[in-house]
Amino acid sequence: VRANSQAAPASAEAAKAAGVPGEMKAWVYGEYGGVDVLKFDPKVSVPDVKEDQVLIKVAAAALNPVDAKRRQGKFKATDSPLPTVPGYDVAGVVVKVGSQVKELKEGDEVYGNINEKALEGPKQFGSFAEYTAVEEKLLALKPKNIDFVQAAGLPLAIETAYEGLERTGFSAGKSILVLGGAGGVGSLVIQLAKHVFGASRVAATSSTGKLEFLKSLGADLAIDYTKENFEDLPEKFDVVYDAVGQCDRAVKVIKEGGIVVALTGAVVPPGFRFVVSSNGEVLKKLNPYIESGKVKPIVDPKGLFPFSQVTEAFSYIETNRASGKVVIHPI
Ligand SMILES: NC(=O)C1=CN([C@@H]2O[C@H](COP(=O)(O)OP(=O)(O)OC[C@H]3O[C@@H](n4cnc5c(N)ncnc54)[C@H](OP(=O)(O)O)[C@@H]3O)[C@@H](O)[C@H]2O)C=CC1
Ligand SMILES: CC[C@H]1OC(C)=C(O)C1=O
Repeated sequence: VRANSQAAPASAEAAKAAGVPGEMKAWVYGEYGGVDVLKFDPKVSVPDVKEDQVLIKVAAAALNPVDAKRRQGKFKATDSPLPTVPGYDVAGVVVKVGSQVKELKEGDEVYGNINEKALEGPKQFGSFAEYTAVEEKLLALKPKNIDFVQAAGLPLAIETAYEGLERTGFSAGKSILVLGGAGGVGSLVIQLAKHVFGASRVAATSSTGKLEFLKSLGADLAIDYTKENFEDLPEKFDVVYDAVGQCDRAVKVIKEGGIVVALTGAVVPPGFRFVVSSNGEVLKKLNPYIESGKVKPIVDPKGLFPFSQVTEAFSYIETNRASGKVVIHPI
């Protein structure tokens, strides 16, 4: 699979001169479908870096449900051309910088979500590879107190959590119900709401075995959805953050003037659809909370897969049972 159309002896020579190989190992799919379309390709051309991009030697990458939905063809109308190297989240080391890159330099340890618009033209050559090219503006320096595995699991989920909360106007003293509190996004919404935004009260839903986990993240009330319906409880909330697809039920438990942010599934007013944008400035703004330990990356222990097991990683996230993030390491 070639990352660019022309046979690139020049760029291959330039890359080699920079100590970067011309070809790399990567996971690729040439057609939409189930996990069986995923193929390991040892000879994918290393992407060229555009003027505003850096080339990252990938240390760890993380899966998001959007990776699976994209591979299934759910966003084919706005997708980049096939074949695709999947992967939005990356953590690694800068090995090459474009001519317009202003701050990052070779050797910097960085992390980020490589696709500025999640569904509109995501990069054809993503992070489930030995190298990936990313715009500087989508990246941040990795906090020193977390490793590449923890960093890789943050970008898309924490940008979704933070930007989604911002869009609801969430602020100190408000109450929130998080639907899907144990997932990659929900586990960060609970932490951000409680420890960054200053929520007066955080409630969240999960199955029985994850209730204590929700409380450990900062939830004041953990609701077992296998035993009760959150809409049957007397409590109403200023905001409901829906990471499950239960907007029709969520709107029944908001206060007068309250709002529902809906990540997936059908939306009913006053709910609204939110779609994440990648932005390095959001990561930079949240880095101090990560460095202080107020916000902790959650990596599902079952969800740490070596590069050879990307297919298994997809199968795991598609169970819809991951707690925190599914991470690929080592690459
Ligand atoms: N619009 C956007 O920009 C974005 C949308 N999304 C979407 O949001 C959803 C969540 O994403 P993400 O957190 O990464 O997903 P995950 O795969 O991390 O979510 C898995 C978690 O969901 C929980 N869960 C599943 N069903 C329910 C339920 N009925 N009630 C409560 N919890 C439940 C599971 O807990 P348990 O095992 O206890 O059921 C599990 O821990 C996905 O559909 C994703 O596509 C994500 C990011 C951005
Ligand atoms: C529009 C929802 C879609 O966008 C992202 C990033 C997902 O995970 C989705 O399901």
